[in-house]
Amino acid sequence: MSKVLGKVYTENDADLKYVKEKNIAVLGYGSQGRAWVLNLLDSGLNVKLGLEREGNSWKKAQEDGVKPMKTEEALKGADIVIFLVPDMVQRKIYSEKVKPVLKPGMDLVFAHGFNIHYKLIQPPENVDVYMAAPKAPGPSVREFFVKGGGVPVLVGVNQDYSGQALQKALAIAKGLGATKAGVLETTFKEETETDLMGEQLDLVGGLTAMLRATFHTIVDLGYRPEMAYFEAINEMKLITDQIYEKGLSGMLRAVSDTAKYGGLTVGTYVINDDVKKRMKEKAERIKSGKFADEWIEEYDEGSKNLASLMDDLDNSLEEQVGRELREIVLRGQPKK
Ligand SMILES: NC(=O)C1=CN([C@@H]2O[C@H](COP(=O)(O)OP(=O)(O)OC[C@H]3O[C@@H](n4cnc5c(N)ncnc54)[C@H](O)[C@@H]3O)[C@@H](O)[C@H]2O)C=CC1
Ligand SMILES: CC(=O)[C@](C)(O)C(=O)O
Ligand SMILES: [Mg+2]
Ligand SMILES: [Mg+2]
Repeated sequence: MSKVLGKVYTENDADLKYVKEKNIAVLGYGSQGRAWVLNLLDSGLNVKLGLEREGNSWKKAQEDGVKPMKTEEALKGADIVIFLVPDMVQRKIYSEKVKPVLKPGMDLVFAHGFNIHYKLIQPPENVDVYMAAPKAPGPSVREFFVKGGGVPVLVGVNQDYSGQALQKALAIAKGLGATKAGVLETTFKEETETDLMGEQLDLVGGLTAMLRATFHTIVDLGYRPEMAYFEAINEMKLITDQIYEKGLSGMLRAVSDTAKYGGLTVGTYVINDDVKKRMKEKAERIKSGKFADEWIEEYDEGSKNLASLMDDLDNSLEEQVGRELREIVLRGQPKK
């Protein structure tokens, strides 16, 4: 029994029978979509892949031996609809394709709570709405499953018309392989807000900014960019692998005493209360829904700021050096 975690669902707490006879339409074949379709098919479920266009995802699915079809086609006779198109695209596909064919007793399933929590999609009362949110990028969801395991998934129920929504969410999680690890329960509000906080404050936002700031600090003092790239950026994987397996103190125990002392004393000087105050400001912005409003507006206007920020990054010194150095690093990696 865990001491601090809530209920953790494992293999015997979930039964595929709750979704086994159902027709499942998965919409989208990107990072998560590919992993879900392949894992759920391998788990013996009835899955149809629905796509809007015969583009890259369509080709990729065919290469994987999956037969893609148009969204409308996949939705015919569907009992469960799983939304794995980008968060900003879901409301359009819901209103144009799903809503017109929605019948009482159908299920709407999400991998992230954004559209339901921020009310971009407002389903009728007579359907189930639940989530199975993998806490890992899509490729890991597939890779872990293929190797006989699974990544942890959070399940949450927003509407339980059938009275079986949690059982079905657990069954989907099991089909993804997640009960091999563990499945925790959450709410749409909690998952959406904490997911956004994590990715903005550190995983995606804070981390990138910190790596870049360290890189430039070193370069500005006259050191060569390739040294700065190795020390400030490339080695981060080795450190996060340690944290992933052994926790923060486990990582600290694996590095030298010199790194331990320097790290523990300087880290909190750099990431100080001032930084935490700004983190709180941006976390509050997520809670209030202001971030969602801003992102929806940016998307609706063509994501121009996003594209220009990505361009800047692609053209940065760190990425130029990184592209060359990574060739060397990856060449030396053990073969899988
Ligand atoms: N990327 C990840 O690892 C994670 C994603 N999620 C959630 O999973 C869901 C899917 O996200 P990803 O897999 O990252 O998406 P993605 O961007 O990798 O894939 C999107 C799929 O939708 C299609 N698509 C893109 N734009 C479209 C449009 N305008 N109209 C129709 N189809 C379009 C693409 O062709 C592709 O098949 C989201 O709710 C996301 O928040 C949750 C956990 C992790
Ligand atoms: C991979 C993941 O879980 C993220 C960072 O939350 C996302 O891609 O939205
Ligand atoms: Mg996430
Ligand atoms: Mg996210």
